[in-house]
Amino acid sequence: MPVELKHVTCTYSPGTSQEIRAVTDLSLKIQDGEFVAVMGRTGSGKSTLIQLVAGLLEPDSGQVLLDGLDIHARGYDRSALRRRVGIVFQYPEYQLFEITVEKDVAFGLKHSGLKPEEISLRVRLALERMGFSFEEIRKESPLCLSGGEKRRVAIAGILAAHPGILILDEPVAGLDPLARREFLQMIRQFQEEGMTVIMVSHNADAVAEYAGRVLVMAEGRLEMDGDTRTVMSDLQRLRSLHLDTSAAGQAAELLRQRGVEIPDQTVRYDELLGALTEMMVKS
Ligand SMILES: Nc1ncnc2c1ncn2[C@@H]1O[C@H](COP(=O)(O)OP(=O)(O)OP(=O)(O)O)[C@@H](O)[C@H]1O
Repeated sequence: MPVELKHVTCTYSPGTSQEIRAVTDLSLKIQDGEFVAVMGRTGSGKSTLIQLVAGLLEPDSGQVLLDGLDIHARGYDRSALRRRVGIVFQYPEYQLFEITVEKDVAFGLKHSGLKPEEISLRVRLALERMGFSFEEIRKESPLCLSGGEKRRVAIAGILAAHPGILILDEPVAGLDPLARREFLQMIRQFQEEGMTVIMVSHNADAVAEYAGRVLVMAEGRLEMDGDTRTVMSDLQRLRSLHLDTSAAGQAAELLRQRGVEIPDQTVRYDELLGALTEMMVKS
């Protein structure tokens, strides 16, 4: 079992007047190669959840297991955790600081014990994976790139460490529609190659289109957990949790209200178009 949380509770500033319980009695399992989206309104505990999975926060009670091992147990090899899990925070482009792109992507491997040739190779491949020509980009200053390019460079820095689990916090926030699609398609490709992806997102269209499973957090608890169609087609419940629903899901709902027989659980454009096309062919 790659990731498992067992009855995890996490509190900030415990025992002080600022004490905040961010996550309460959370249990879940994530299998190898899943693409899991995490949704929830502001303050619901999403960032806390992903930091718990990455081992950046320690629960007050409960366990976080990676490949069956408790990551906070005495003797657990924390370097194994860092190699296995890559976390990309919101607006990672603000964390670029080296003078060239190549140095920036290599930064995380500095103390990895890898030989310089291996590091160079990994940096090249990671940048190419993120859609760059290595020779063209390597000497550029990260500061001179566009917002979308900076973000891809920042993610290349994480990919260079070869994580098996990639955690992304709002990765498409602030990207234009084309950059957003290209970015998500890249992430999907990583997942298709076997990487586990955990993506926090408020973007219901992106979640409906790319994730295979959706977790919905509310007030620090896991409110919904299911395959994307089941969760994203429950428009009433999502709305009651103040969450966005996919545009295709909304269109399907409106069409149904006007008597058009759109199948239940239609949450993506291709599904909606497929249903409408089938209807037109039949009539
Ligand atoms: N470092 C911190 N210190 C104290 N309280 C915190 C800290 N980080 C988060 N919290 C609180 O914990 C609760 C959960 O926050 P968290 O950031 O996990 O939610 P979130 O769903 O990721 O929110 P957002 O969508 O705004 O990023 C909130 O009440 C928040 O104010």
